[in-house]
Amino acid sequence: MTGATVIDGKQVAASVIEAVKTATSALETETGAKAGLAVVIVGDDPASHSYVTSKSRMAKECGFTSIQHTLPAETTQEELAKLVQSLNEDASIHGILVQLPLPKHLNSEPIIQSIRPEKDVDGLHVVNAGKLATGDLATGLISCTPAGAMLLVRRVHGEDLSGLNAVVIGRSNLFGKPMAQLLLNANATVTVAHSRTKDLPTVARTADILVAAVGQPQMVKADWIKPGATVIDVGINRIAAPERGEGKTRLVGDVAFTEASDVAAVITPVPGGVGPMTIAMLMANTVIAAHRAAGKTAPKF
Ligand SMILES: Nc1nc(=O)c2c([nH]1)NC[C@@H]1CN(c3ccc(C(=O)N[C@@H](CCC(=O)O)C(=O)O)cc3)C=[N+]21
Repeated sequence: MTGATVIDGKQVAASVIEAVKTATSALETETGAKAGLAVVIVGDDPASHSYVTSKSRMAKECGFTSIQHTLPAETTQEELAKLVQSLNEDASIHGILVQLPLPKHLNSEPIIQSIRPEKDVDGLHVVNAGKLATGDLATGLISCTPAGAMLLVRRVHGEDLSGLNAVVIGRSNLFGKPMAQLLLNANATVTVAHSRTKDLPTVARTADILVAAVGQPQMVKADWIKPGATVIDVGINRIAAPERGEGKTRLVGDVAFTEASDVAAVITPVPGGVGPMTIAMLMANTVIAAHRAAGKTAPKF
C-alpha cells in the first residue's frame, strides 16, 4: 500500500521544459540569438547513447541548436581536448556537455576543467562548484541532478527549509556535495552521510528530507525513514526482472520504494522522478547560459 504522495518528476520536468521553450523563443525574438547545446559522447556504451539521444531530442524540442559529437572509443585525450576547445570558441554554442563516464583510457578531469565555466552546463567546473560552495547561486551554473532534485524539494517545502533536517546519503562531486550545498543554502540543517558513516539507518531516520544517492539498488528501507519524511531517490539501478521474462531488466532506485511509501509522506519514484529532472535542468542551464552570453538577465527555474 502506498500512503505517500508520489511526486511525478516527468510532469514537473515538463513544466520546466515549457518555461525553457518560452525563454528560448523570447531570447531569440529579442536578440536573434538561438540557444545552442553541444553534447559530446565517446565510445559506444548503449546506456550512455540512450541518455545522449534523449538529451539531443529534448534540446531540439526546446528550440535549441543541438549538435551531437559522437567520437569513436579509441579517441585520444588530445583529440577530445581539441574538440572541447573548438566548442569553447564557437559563439553559437552556449552549453557543452561531455557525457560521463569516458572510456577508461581518457582522463575526464582535465577535459571538464577545460570547458569554459560559462558553457559548463553540467556545473562540474571548479569555478561553478566554487560559486555554489560560496553561496553564489546567481552567476554560476548548478549541476543538473542536484538542481533537479532541489527543484522537487522546493515544490514540496517551498524556498525556505529553516528548521528542517536534511540528510544526503552520498558525497560525490557529481551529486552529494552540490546537493548538500543547495539544501544548506535554503537553510536546512544538513548531514552528509556515506559508506563510512556509522549506523546509516539511524542517521537517515533523523531526516525530514532524505536524499538517497548511495548507488545500491533498494538499499534504503522503511526503517531508515522518519514517518512523514520527504524522500528523494537519486538512484538509477538496472536489476534483473525475471518476472518480466528471461533476461529482462528493470530500473529501480536506491530506495525500497513500496515499503518506503508506507512511512514517507512524499516520495519520488524511479523511473519518473529525479531522472527526467536532470535532463530538464540541463536544458534550463543551456538557456541560462545563452541569456548571459547575450548580456540578458537569465530566467530562474
Ligand atoms: N556529463 C554527464 N552529465 C550527466 O548529467 C550525466 C552523465 N554525464 N552521465 C550519465 C548520468 C545519468 N544521467 C541521467 C539522466 C536522465 C535519466 C533519466 O531520465 N532517467 C529516466 C529513465 C530512463 C530509462 O528508462 O533508462 C527516469 O529516471 O525516469 C537518468 C540518468 C545523466 N548523467
